[in-house]
This record gives sequence, C-alpha cells and structure tokens, in this order.
Amino acid sequence: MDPATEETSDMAKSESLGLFLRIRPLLQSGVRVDRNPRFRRKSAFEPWFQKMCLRVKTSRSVTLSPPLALERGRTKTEVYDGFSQVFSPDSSQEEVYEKMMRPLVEDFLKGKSGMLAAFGPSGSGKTHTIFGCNRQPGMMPLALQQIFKETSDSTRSLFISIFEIRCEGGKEERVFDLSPNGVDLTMHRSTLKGLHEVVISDWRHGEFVISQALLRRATSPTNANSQSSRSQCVINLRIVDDKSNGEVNDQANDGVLIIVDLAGAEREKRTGNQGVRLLESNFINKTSMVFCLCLRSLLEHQKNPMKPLEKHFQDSLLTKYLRDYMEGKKRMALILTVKAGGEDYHNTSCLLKQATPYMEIKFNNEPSKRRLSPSFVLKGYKEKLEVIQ
Ligand SMILES: Nc1ncnc2c1ncn2[C@@H]1O[C@H](COP(=O)(O)OP(=O)(O)OP(=O)(O)O)[C@@H](O)[C@H]1O
Repeated sequence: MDPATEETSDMAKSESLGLFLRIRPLLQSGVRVDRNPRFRRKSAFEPWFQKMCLRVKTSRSVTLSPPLALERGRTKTEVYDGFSQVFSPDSSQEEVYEKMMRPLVEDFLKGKSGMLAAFGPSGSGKTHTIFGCNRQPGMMPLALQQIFKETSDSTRSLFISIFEIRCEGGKEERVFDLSPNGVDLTMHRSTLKGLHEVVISDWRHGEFVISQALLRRATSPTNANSQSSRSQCVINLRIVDDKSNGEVNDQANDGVLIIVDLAGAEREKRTGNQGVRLLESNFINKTSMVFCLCLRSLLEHQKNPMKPLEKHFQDSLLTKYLRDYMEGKKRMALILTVKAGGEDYHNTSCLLKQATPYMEIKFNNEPSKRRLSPSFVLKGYKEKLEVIQ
C-alpha cells in the first residue's frame, strides 16, 4: 500500500470502548429470602430462576425485568444490547479471559497500551474477576501465564507495580504502594512519584507478588460483601526490551497494561454502613461518580466536538492517574459486574443505564505511531503549491 494511503487509513483507524458484562451467579446465600420485606412474601416461594432480574438474551444482550413487587405496570422489561460480550452466571474465568483479556494481552505484547477496569456494585464480582482465587484464577494470574508463555524465548522483561488509593479518615485521598517495602506515594500531575516496580522472573513469581500485595490491600466486611474492597486498586504491567535497560524508550516495546479493580459503589440503604465504613463508602461512590463523569463528558465531546471535554479527571486521584484513558487517548475496556437477584434490580438497572452508552466511546488506536510519513507531507506541500499556482 502507498505510504500516504496507509497513513490516511491509519488516521481513520479508531476503535470503540470494549464493554463487557458479567453476571455473578446467585451464590448459595443468593437463594435467599429477600431482606426487603416488600419482596419477602412472594419471593420465599419462588424458584431461584424466577427471582433473577437479569437474564442473558444473546451473547451481546440482556433483558432486565423488575421484580414482581415493583412491576405494577409501571416499569417494563428492558433490553440492553451491543455489549462486546455478555458472560452468563455459569461462565468460567477461562471463558472471560479468552473473550475479553487475551486480545488485550496480545496487543500489550505487541507494544500497544491498554486498560481494563472492573466496575459494578459492591459484591458483584470485580475482585473475583480480576484476581480470582486458587481454584478459579482471575484475569491477572491468567495474563501472567500467557505473557510468560509467549515471551519465554525473547529478551524482554516484565515489570509490575501495584498500588491502591484510599480515603484516610474520610477526608484525604492517599496512595499506597502495595509492593514489598512500599510506602506512601505522591502524585504529580498524572505521575506517581516513588512507585516501586518489581521485575518478574516467571508467572509464579508474578502471582506471588500480586498475592502479597493483596494482603496489604484495605478490605472490610460490609452487608454487601464479607470482604469488600475499600480502595481502588491499580496494577501496571510494563514490558521492556532488555536492550533498553528498563528505561522507557521510544524504540523499545514499551506497552503498558493497566488493570483497575474499582471499589464497588454502595447504596447507603442497602449496606447500612455507619461511621468509618460510611465515610469510605462516600469516597468510593465519589470516585465512581467522577470516573463516570469523565466518560460521559468524553462521549458527549466525541458526539459533538463543540462541547468541551470537561476536566473532571482532576476531581479524583484515580482519574488523574488515568487521564490519558479518560480523555480517549488510549484504549480502554470495561467489565461491568452485576448481581441478578430480584433485590439487586435497582443497582443493576442504574449501572446498565449509566454505563451502556459508553460503548460508543472511540479511542485512537496508536497515537504514538501516527507520525506523518515524509511522502504524505510532500504530497500535502505539492497540493498546496498547485493551489497557489
Ligand atoms: N463469577 C463468580 N463465581 C463464583 N463466585 C463469585 C463470582 N463472582 C463473585 N463471586 C463471589 O462473590 C463474593 C463477592 O465478590 P467480590 O469480592 O469479587 O465482589 P466485588 O465486586 O469485588 O465487591 P467490593 O466492591 O465490595 O469489593 C466473593 O465471595 C466472590 O468469591
């Protein structure tokens, strides 16, 4: 292909935000007598599948139905369509990995940066999806296995850094390095000063580093989750050609893969949080709100470029750190996790209404490579000259 044509088609190349949806299975305790007395009488006699408010329609769509007690002709069944993929309650971690994570990792290995964020209400399975457990390893450990399988005979090294953003005393946002010997960190613009990177020797080492970091992560029991994350957790994977001595270098394969486990938004009524838990919950909800405001502003700006891209990213440390993603400069995928029980209807409905429009967001695929080729520049000059003459 002519370089100029190649450049033009490259300019036009952009991709949409990958929006995935995973429905958490009703756990043993999920086949429960609803806590809300409005649903209790009817639902106690219903089989479990009738209690579900969300069902898979196709591999890309779901139907959301209000519980009987809310129906009364006012709220109708809705269809949400256009997801990159819907994962049913019985989908395995491997299935989620193959369809969602593998393409991101493959691109990362080719030097293309990307970010995956898990977003959803408390207890809906974000941490389970990202980290999993021994018997069901999540996206992180599976990604490590793939990375080491595919780089075993190359001269590249993998670096991992992991940190969390918490709210201290309900007032101040603080960043903690979760790596061994990690300390408090400060953020300057969108960069964290002093974030420690660990060179990973093999996937087991990587898993060990992550599991140790998770032990330091802030978690607490709440009504929604017996081990609820009380912080936003961010993991950075960076792969570097050994010839570049670990330095970020234009010539090297310097792709970065960011994985974010957001703390789940919580409704005060549901969680019954008080005191410190309530302050944490306010912080968690605020970060989720800012995250969503950034994406909404990006979408509105893309639909109508006359609308300015608001600087909401300045309102939380997480979005400051993720600025390039929040401004559509780098590509991003979101996995929405939801619970499908009748009493989860409101949370699920709010999340789907809020987040499904984000699937229209576009990203420039490879901004760093979009330099104009000399032949393209020359052609432009020639055209201008012809116009002047
Ligand atoms: N797909 C799944 N299969 C089996 N168990 C799951 C699944 N998703 C979640 N769980 C279980 O549900 C519980 C809550 O999940 P998890 O802690 O991942 O939620 P979360 O969204 O990260 O919540 P929070 O925001 O409060 O941290 C855990 O016990 C987890 O093991």
